[in-house]
Amino acid sequence: MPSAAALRTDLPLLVSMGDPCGIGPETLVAAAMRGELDDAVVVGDPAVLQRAAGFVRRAPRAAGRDTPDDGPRLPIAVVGAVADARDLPPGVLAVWPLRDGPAVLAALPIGQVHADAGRAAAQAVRQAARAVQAGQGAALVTAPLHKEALAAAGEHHPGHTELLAELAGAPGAPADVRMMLANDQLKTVLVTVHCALREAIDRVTFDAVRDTLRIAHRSAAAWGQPRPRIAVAGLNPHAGEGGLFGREEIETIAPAIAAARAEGIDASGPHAPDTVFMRARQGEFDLVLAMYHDQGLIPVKYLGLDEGVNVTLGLPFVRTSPDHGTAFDIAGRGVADPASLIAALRMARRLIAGR
Ligand SMILES: NC(=O)c1ccc[n+]([C@@H]2O[C@H](COP(=O)([O-])OP(=O)(O)OC[C@H]3O[C@@H](n4cnc5c(N)ncnc54)[C@H](O)[C@@H]3O)[C@@H](O)[C@H]2O)c1
Ligand SMILES: N[C@H](C(=O)O)[C@H](O)COP(=O)(O)O
Repeated sequence: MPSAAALRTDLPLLVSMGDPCGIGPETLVAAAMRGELDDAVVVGDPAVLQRAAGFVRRAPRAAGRDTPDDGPRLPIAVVGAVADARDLPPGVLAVWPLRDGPAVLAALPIGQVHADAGRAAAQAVRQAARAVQAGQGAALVTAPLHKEALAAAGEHHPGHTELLAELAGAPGAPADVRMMLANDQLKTVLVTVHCALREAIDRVTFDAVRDTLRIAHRSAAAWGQPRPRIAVAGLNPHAGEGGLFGREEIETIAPAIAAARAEGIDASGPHAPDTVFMRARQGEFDLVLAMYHDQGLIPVKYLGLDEGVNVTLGLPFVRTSPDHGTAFDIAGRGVADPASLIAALRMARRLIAGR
């Protein structure tokens, strides 16, 4: 996959800093120290990034470096506008401060839900996304935010996906987007995302399944699969076992697959959910459509949090994210693995190139 070969002289990637109390900022620092943000501008609070740089610097390392504060230092440059980052040399983390963020974010307790943290995280996403929409950035990459902090801040969106759908849509008509989780072995696209399981079952409708197939089919050209073989998972055990364990497959999912096939989409199923991911991983399918969040995300995350990337399909711009969350249990220790963030940055570059 591409790395940060192009510098900020081209349109940069815009990266939201995530929840200041989680691991997002420290993974950004760790990625920057590997040269992975040389073509990017982080949208966030410079003091939070400074604090995160301290966490990383002081983290004990297995390779003999275990005295406090002896790690390399990351230069951080605050820019007044995205374009000002153009002249910065590689190895410097460019940070574009929040316009209306809450003050003293770097004093918030690490590893805890805080409304100010949620507000700042949302503000970073909005500011970065609007700048991408205005043509100032090539793509949006988001560091993780905490959904309870977002809610504590009064945000009505459960996560990035819904917030970005609203930003990209018309007033009262959010863009029709879907979540994809992908690694090199498996791609899953979700019909329903952030809601209770009972509600998810109700949301598995003919339109939702057919529209997810359309979005997945349309989007796949960007990663080099213009006619993806899409396997649709059933909702019930053994895809309903001929109606013995539920009728959603017969009454809803199969008709939606048939409608998509009539449009030229290479969709098959409904397949038994317990084996369809294995079959895709073995190469029989390019994508699996999953009916609800955990059905689709567990198989990808089980293969390793370090490899997965979250991609929002259906937006008018590229948005990727690591597949992990704020990991409050390890935040502030400087030990968080930046691999998934780096995979998200590389995926964003690849999707931009594929558009
Ligand atoms: N992209 C996003 O914004 C995003 C993605 C997933 C979850 N979340 C949110 O994050 C919050 C916490 O979620 P969670 O606790 O269920 O999942 P999590 O991914 O934050 O953590 C799950 C486990 O994985 C470990 N882990 C996660 N990332 C790691 C990394 N980079 N390096 C090493 N270990 C890592 C954690 O320590 C924890 O043990 C929730 O609010 C959730 O909704 C946000
Ligand atoms: N469902 C995602 C996951 O578990 O990886 C995560 O909640 C992030 O969702 P957003 O990209 O919508 O914030």
